Amino acid sequence: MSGNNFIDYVKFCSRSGHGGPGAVHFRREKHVPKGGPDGGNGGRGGHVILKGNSQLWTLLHLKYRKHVIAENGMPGGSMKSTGADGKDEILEVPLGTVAKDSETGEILCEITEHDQEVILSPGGRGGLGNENFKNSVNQTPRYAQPGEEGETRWVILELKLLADVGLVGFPNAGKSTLLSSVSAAKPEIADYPFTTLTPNLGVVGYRNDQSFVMADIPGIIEGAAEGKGLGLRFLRHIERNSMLLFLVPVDAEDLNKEYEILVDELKRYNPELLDKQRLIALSKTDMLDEELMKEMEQTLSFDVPYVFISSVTGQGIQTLKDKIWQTLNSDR
Ligand SMILES: Nc1nc2c(ncn2[C@@H]2O[C@H](COP(=O)(O)OP(=O)(O)OP(=O)(O)O)[C@@H](O)[C@H]2O)c(=O)[nH]1
Ligand SMILES: [Mg+2]
Repeated sequence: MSGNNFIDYVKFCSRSGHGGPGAVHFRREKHVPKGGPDGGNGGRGGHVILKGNSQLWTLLHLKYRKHVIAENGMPGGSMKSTGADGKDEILEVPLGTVAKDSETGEILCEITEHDQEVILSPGGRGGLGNENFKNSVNQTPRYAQPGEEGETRWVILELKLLADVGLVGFPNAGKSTLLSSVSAAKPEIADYPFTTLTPNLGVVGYRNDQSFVMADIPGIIEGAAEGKGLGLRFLRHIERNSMLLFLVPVDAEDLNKEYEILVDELKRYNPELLDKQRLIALSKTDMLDEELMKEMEQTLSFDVPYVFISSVTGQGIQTLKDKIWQTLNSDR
């Protein structure tokens, strides 16, 4: 689920159907020379609907749909028959999809549950047929309403990942390496910053048949909240994670400071992120010998629990998984 197949942003034109026009018609029966009005109502235009589907993980299937157009309603008929409603256009989307108006940026809706349906563009109402306009003054109305027009708007869909654990760290901290060592995901790994350009998800197996989902996002640097580095576009992905795992490499110059910068960026982006449970993994422990490790540990002043790990040797990985599991399953 990594690399190019991950599409978390699409833009398309959503157009609901016009309502069908009402009919102008008069009854025709053999022995009734002047039948009354019997023109039926037009059908409703089709809606464009978003529907949550918990089996979907990306917006890839919508990548090439530039226009989503629902059917128009059918016109009303004689004998008060109502025209058929236009067929709705239903777009299935992963949970965590947010729809915005592309011009105003206004949030239109958020899909968070399986089978949740939200009308993105409502179809136009059908027009009333002339049968509705009969009154004591006018017994033979030659008027029927036209159908209401459908709506057209450009819409952006954005996906916020619904992973259980979000990895937070500077570029090169070893986030992708950790994800690849605990899951089947194959993110790109390299010794230069910003290797990861789009988020990667991996399912981490835990003991017997249990699992949780971990998300590796691009590295965060000082100033990210103001748009530095890859900036905001990726911070939004961790808003939904139920816990955050901070990765700080043991060879960092100042581990406390690195953690503080990360926390500060998250806080500036969205203070609610700090309500989430946090855990620190001190990564790349294979790079320090025991002596240096002990020395370094004396200097730590973290406000949340930490674990030493090495994705290369596997040291501490099981302990880390246990801690994550406990955290995810604690009621705080
Ligand atoms: N010795 C050692 N090197 C590691 C370990 N984990 C990662 N590395 C190395 O650190 C470098 C960066 O690793 P990545 O996993 O790409 O780092 P990242 O945090 O995903 O980086 P960005 O995607 O740029 O944000 C690579 O050269 C890895 O091989 C580890 O446990 N031990
Ligand atoms: Mg990476």
